[in-house]
Parts: sequence; structure tokens; C-alpha cells
Amino acid sequence: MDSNTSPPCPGIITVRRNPPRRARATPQMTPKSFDLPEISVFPNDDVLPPQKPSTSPENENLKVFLRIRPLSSSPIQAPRVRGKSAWPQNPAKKNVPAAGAKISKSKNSSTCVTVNDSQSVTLSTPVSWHESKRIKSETYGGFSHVFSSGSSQFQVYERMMKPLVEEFLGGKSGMLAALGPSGSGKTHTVFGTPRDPGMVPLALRHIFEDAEPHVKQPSRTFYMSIFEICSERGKAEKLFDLLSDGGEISMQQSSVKGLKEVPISNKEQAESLIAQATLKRATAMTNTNSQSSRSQCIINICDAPPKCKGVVNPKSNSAVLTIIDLAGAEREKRTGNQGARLHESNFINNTLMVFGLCLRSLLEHQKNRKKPLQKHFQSSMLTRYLRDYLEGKKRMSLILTAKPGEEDYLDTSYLLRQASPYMQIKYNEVEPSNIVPKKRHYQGSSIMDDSKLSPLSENLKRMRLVSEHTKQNDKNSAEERENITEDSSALGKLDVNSSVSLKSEFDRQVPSERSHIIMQNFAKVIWNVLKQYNSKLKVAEMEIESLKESIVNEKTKYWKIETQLNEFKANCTCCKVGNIKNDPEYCSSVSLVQPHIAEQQETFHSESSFLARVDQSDEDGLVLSTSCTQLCSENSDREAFSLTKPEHHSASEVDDGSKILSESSDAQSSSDARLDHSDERPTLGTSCTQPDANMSDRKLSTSLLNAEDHNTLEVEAVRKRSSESFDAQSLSEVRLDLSDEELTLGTSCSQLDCEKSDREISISLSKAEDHNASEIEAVRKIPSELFVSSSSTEDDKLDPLSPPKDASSTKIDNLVDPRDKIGVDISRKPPKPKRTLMPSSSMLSRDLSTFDLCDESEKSKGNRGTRKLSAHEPQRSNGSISLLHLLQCVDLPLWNVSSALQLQLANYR
Ligand SMILES: Nc1ncnc2c1ncn2[C@@H]1O[C@H](COP(=O)(O)OP(=O)(O)OP(=O)(O)O)[C@@H](O)[C@H]1O
Repeated sequence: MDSNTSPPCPGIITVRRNPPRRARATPQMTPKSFDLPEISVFPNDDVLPPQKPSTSPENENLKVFLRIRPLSSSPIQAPRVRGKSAWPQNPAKKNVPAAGAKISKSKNSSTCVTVNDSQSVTLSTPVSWHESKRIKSETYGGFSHVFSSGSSQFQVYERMMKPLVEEFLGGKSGMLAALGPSGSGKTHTVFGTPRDPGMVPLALRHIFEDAEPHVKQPSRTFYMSIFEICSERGKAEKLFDLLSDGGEISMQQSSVKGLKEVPISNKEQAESLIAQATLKRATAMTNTNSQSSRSQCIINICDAPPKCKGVVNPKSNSAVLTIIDLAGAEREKRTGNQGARLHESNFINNTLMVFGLCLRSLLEHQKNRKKPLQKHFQSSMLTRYLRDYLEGKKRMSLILTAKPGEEDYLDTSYLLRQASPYMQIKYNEVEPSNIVPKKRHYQGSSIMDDSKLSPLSENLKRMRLVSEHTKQNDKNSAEERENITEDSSALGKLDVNSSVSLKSEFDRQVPSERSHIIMQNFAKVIWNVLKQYNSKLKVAEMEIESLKESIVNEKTKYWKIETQLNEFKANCTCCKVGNIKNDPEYCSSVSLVQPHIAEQQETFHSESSFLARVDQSDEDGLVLSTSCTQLCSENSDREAFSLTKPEHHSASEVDDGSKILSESSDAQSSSDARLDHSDERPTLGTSCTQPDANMSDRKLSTSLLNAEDHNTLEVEAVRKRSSESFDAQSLSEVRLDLSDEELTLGTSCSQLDCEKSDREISISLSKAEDHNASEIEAVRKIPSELFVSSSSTEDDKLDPLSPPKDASSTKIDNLVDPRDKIGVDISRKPPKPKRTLMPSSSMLSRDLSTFDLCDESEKSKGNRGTRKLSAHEPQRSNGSISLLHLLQCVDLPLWNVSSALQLQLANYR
């Protein structure tokens, strides 16, 4: 016991419920026996063509930025509605309140938004709400970046917009959308002012001036298109091209038809176009914003040349940078809109709602693939145009603008609650551009989207790469990249005339490429299935090996236990027999040793049933009944039981040992031995023994030792039978009644049915009473060949009329075969018996031995394993058998009975 453990407190009882279960040990696997070959990695190089490594990071989430505008102005008191005719207005004057508008300082300068760090903010309820409404503050985190109110436009651009521009210059499309309530700074962030330009001017400046040397291509020409989606009288949606002079444009599915693409080659040209579009954009004065945007404004910057009269210029690498200034969500109570403004508010809010539904559906679809991606994009022009983005097929970023004032708590809370889950959207499922349906390759009527031309260019690049790889395997990847660059430049140098043929080639290559990709994916699936089956097969093999080992272990344990059991049985029987005979203390115990059965041949069955019963009482003495013993074995050895019972310094011993050795036949043995011993009448009876064996040796020894008042009685019967190729049946019943007045020994029946058998029965009876001893020894030997013999054939040898050989003893020996021996021996032979039986007694015992006599107690036991007595037999007192009854049963001559009785009585006297 650990000495460190503190002794338990006597006043505390700890009851442990459900003690911790130890995990079942994992079965030891033996991988040594598994030689299954490992399935190699899928041969991508053989099945799949080498692909250009993707530069985009996998598992990239939708980037959501948050910008909090400064507290500078209060709501406009007198909103002024401006029609399109009022446009243009200098964006620089956007912050200037309209004439007549009363601008007052905010009554409460406290804010409801607190920036925790670069990625999280805390939204607190206004102080005025603490008494009546909730006071719980909410924290929103996970933003890509949070721009505080002091952040400048340049800082926002560097953090948010610059990566998109660089990707755009690298040939990747991107989209930025500003989302937030009205007056939160969306337009300010997107367009800015001449003094404080927004993301679009900065991006154009970046593209034309500040581009990095390796991507700076002064010769490249970019194209710009700006259009807006607004409501027409509050009912239908309508498109306006902000760069044209009134040209009609329309939306067909996801493309805008008739949109003017203005080429731009420098930043000044681009800024002028932006100013023009800003002046044309529909704005209106509301209570929240003096120049509130009333439409969704979309700016596209593309380096691909526009389609001119249906001719596609493949020079571009199909990158498009899209920046969207959404109209701000409005609440009627705050804006105070009425009439047309109210319809515009409904249109704006509905569009934003659809936009949010698309993103939410995309998020749910990515979380659970079983949920279909809802087609909310069909509900508005904006979402239809942004379908690829809203379905996760293209990357985009969101900039949430919020107002930090307490009066803006509801707007800000609604924005954060609605938009913060969008940051969980991932772009790892972005569809490859080459499987985009052909009809969607032309998203705009006058502009070629990157998704439309990218399949062709990517496929051509891949094909070139494969061809180069097969021709020159020794070239390194750097050379391949050079080839790719050369191919790209070569593609870029193609003129318009070659575009038609290239387009036809693309149309021809797409189906085969799709089928090839499908086959590749199918091969991957099959490969994975094979790998899974291989792993399962390994596991099964391991389990089989473990089960085999367990079976071997169990067999070993079984043989050990069986060997120990046999040894125990052998030792126990031998020791028991010896101890019983030699141990003087055994007189106070009753021991029963079951027969020991040893089987040495595995091809035969052995069945043994043994039942012993011992009844003991002061009056009835000892009753031993061995009802049935059956052996079914060709070759078996058997040694039976021994029984001892002392009573009043007397000892009785019954040894019944039988040994049966048989081959090619079954042996059945039934034995019933009964011993009644009392102060008055000790009785030993062996009722029935039936062996059935072709070749068997059997030795039965019954010994009775009775010492009463220094008297000893011992009966030993040994029977040995050997038979070959014939069945032997023997029914033997020996009954012995011994009392102070009468002594009866009977062997009722013995039947032998064997071709060759030896039988030896030795019965020895001795009684010593008052220092007197009696000895009866009978030796009977019956050789039998090819006939049935019974014990009755010995009658002539046991002639009751023959004189005794010795006056002091009676001994009958009948020896026919030296191997056979029947003898009744006295274990404790007195030196010389003082009293011997008269010849009449011998005759009587011989006669009685030919009849079947049974005690009444046997009837009550059902004559287990023995024959049944007739019902007309009179009932007897317990225990003994009277001589008269025996004589009645066997129908002996009366004179013989009387004379024998008289002689016996005279002898005892
Ligand atoms: N970060 C900022 N710094 C300085 N002024 C800002 C900032 N954000 C917004 N403003 C000013 O707030 C006013 C409203 O901004 P803006 O028009 O951009 O809001 P909005 O979100 O576009 O509103 P709406 O949706 O109604 O068009 C403008 O006068 C703008 O100059």
C-alpha cells in the first residue's frame, strides 16, 4: 500500500458508483503475417495530365471587412429629392448639405460600436435603452479586418482592395461589394472624393501607375463599364449605362446586352469616366443621407478587349475586377421616405434581401451538401448578374460599412447579424472555369468575361504543356513555365482574324475535355474504392490471424486441463483405495470414489454413468446402491468404486473394481450393488452387471468388511471377463444377508454370452462374532467358447451334498483355466476360523445363488439398472431378506430348506 496515501476519514464513506471501466485492450494484431501489397498512389501522371499549380489558396473563406465611418454629421432634417436631371453633382460636394438643410450636431456623441481588435467589434445598446430594453452587448468577430473610424481610404485600399487588384492584374477575376445601411459610407468607400479617392480611383491608379514591374504592362489596354440597376417608378428594375449617352441596355439571363465598354489607358481617363458615371447615378436626399444612392452601381474593369460586332478578341486573359456600390438599406422611420422614395426604398431593400438570401443559401449549401442551392439569384437583376459570385464559383469580398452612432444601433445591429455569417462561406468548391456552360461564356453583350475565355486559354495551355512534356521529359518546370508564358503571349498576339478558328477549336475541344475529365474523376473514384477494399481486407486478415492464435491457445489450455484431470482421477482413485484399506481412521468417514475412466483411443466414444447411493442409519445400517454403469468403448480401463462405512467400531468395505478393455465394440455395464448393514443384519447385494463387449477384461471386486463388536466381515468379489469379437452379457446378482441369526449369500443370476470369456468370481465371506470368524471362499471359473454359459453350470461343482473338505473351513475351488480365478477371500483372515459353515449351508448358498433375490428396499428404488420384481411378492421389513422368502421365491424343496436351516442354527449354537 502506498505510504503517501492519507488514511481514510472514519466519518466519511465513499461510495463509488459505476467505477471507471477500463477500455478493453485492443487485440494484438500481428502485421507480420500480412503480406498484402500496398496500393500505390493514384497514378496522376499517367491518367491525368499535369495541371498548372493553382496559385489561389484552398479553403479560402469569403473575405468580409468592416469599416466604421466617423461620427461627423447628423441626419438631414429636410430631405431634398433630386431627379436624374439634377445630376451631375460633384461628388466632392457630397458632404455639403443641401441648401436649406439643417445640420445639427448629434445630441449624443457616444457610439454603439467599439472596435476590439482588427477582427472583432462589440456592439453595445444605447444608454437610453438600458432601462426599457435589452442591455446586452454583442461581439462580432471573424472579420478579415475591421477598419475603425479613423482609417483612411488608403489604408482600406492597401488592406482590402490591393490584393484584389493584384490578383486582377495576375489574371484573376475578383469582386468587391459594399454593403451597409444608408449613409454608412459605401459610396464614400467605393468612389470617395477627389481629395480622398475611394477604391475605384485607387485601383485604377494602381493599375496604370503603381503596378509592379513584373505585371506592369503599359501596352495593355483596359476597358471599363459602369451601369446601375434601379427601379422604374418603384415597380420594375431597369438598367442604365452610366458611360453612354443614353443607349439602351438590357439583361439577358446573366449578361448585360448593349453595355458600353470604354477603353482606358491611363488613370486620368479612368477618373474622368468615374466622375461621369457618378454624376449620372441616381441619388436622392433622405433623412439619413443628403445624396443617398437609389440604385445598385456596378463598375467593371476588364483588361480584355470588348467584343466588337460578335468578334471575340482572345488577347485578354479574361480577368475582370468588379466593384459594386449597393444602395443602403433604409428604414422608413429613419428615412421618412414617401411616395417614389418609399418605392425606391422597397426596391433597394428587396434587392439587398435577395442578395443576402443568395449568400445564406450558399452558406447552407456548403455546410450541408444535401441542401440544394436555392436559385434566389433569379429574383433580381443584381443577383442574376452576380450569379457566379453568389454561387461560389468566383471569389469576392464584402465591405460592410457601419455607422457607430447610438441612433444607428438598429441599422448596425441588423447589418452585423445578417452579414457576419457570410464570412463562413468558403471558396474551395469553386468550379473550374472550363466546365462553365458554354452559354455563360459571354456574360456581357459587349464584354468577354474571364469565365468565358478562360476555358479555352486554360485548355490550350494544358494541351501545350502536355505535348511539351511528352516530347521533352528532361526539361524542368522552369522551362515549362517559359513555354506557358510564350504560349500565352502567342495567344495574346493573335489577331482578330484568327479568333474565329480558335473559337471553333475551343468548341470542338470542350466536349472531349469534359469527357476526359469525367473519366479521370471516375478512375479516381474506382481507385479510392479499391484502396478502401484493400484496407478492409487487411483488417479481416488480421482478425483471422488473431482468431487462429486464440484457437491454438484454447486448445493448449484444453489439453492441459484434460491431462491434469486424468492425472487427478488416476491419483485420486489409487490413493483412495489404498487409504481406505490401510488408514485406520477411515472408520469415521464415508468416502466414495467414482470410477476412473481412461480412454486411450480417440476414435471411440465412451459413456459412463455411475450412480452410487449410500443410506445409513442406526437401524438399517449402510445401503450402497450402484445402479448403473455403462461403458461404450472399444478399449477402456475401468476401475470402480470402494465404499467404507464404520459403525460402532465396525468397518465395512466394498471394493468394486472393474476393468473393461474392449476393442471394436461397445461395452455396457450396469451394476447395482447394495449393501445393507445394521447391527442386526448386514446385507450386500450386487444385483446386475451387464457387460457387452467383444473383447473385454473385467474385474469386479467386491469386498465387504464388517467389524461389529470386534467382528469382521469381508466380502470380496472379483470378476474378470475377457471376450473377443462377441458380445458378452452378464447379469449377476449377489445378495448376502448376514445377521446374528442368519447368513445368506446368493448369486442370483449370471449370464454370459460371449465367444471367449474368462470369468473369475471370488466371493469371500467372513464373519467374526464374539471373536469368531467365518470364511466362505468360492472359486468359480467358467470358460466359454461359442456358447452361452450361465452360472447354473456350476451347480454340479457346488454340490450341497458333498462333504466339506475341511471341518474348520469351507472352501470351494473350481479351476478350469489358469487365467480364471474365482475366490472369496477374507481381507483380514483369522489364523484359523473357529466356526465354519456346514455343508448344508454351502448347498444353501449355492442354491440361492442361482436365484434372483432382491430386497424390498430395492423395489422402492425402482430397481435401477436391474430387473423388476413381481408385484405379488410380499412386502418385507426394511433391510434384510428372510430365508423363508427366498425359498418361497425359488421354490426349493421344503426339506432342503428346513434341513439347511436346522444345520445352520445348530452350527451357530
Ligand atoms: N469614412 C468616412 N470619412 C468621412 N466621411 C465619410 C466617411 N464615410 C461616409 N462619409 C460621409 O458620410 C456621408 C454619407 O456617406 P455615403 O453617401 O457614402 O453613404 P452611403 O452608404 O453611400 O449612403 P447611401 O446608401 O444612402 O448612398 C457622405 O457625405 C460621406 O462623405
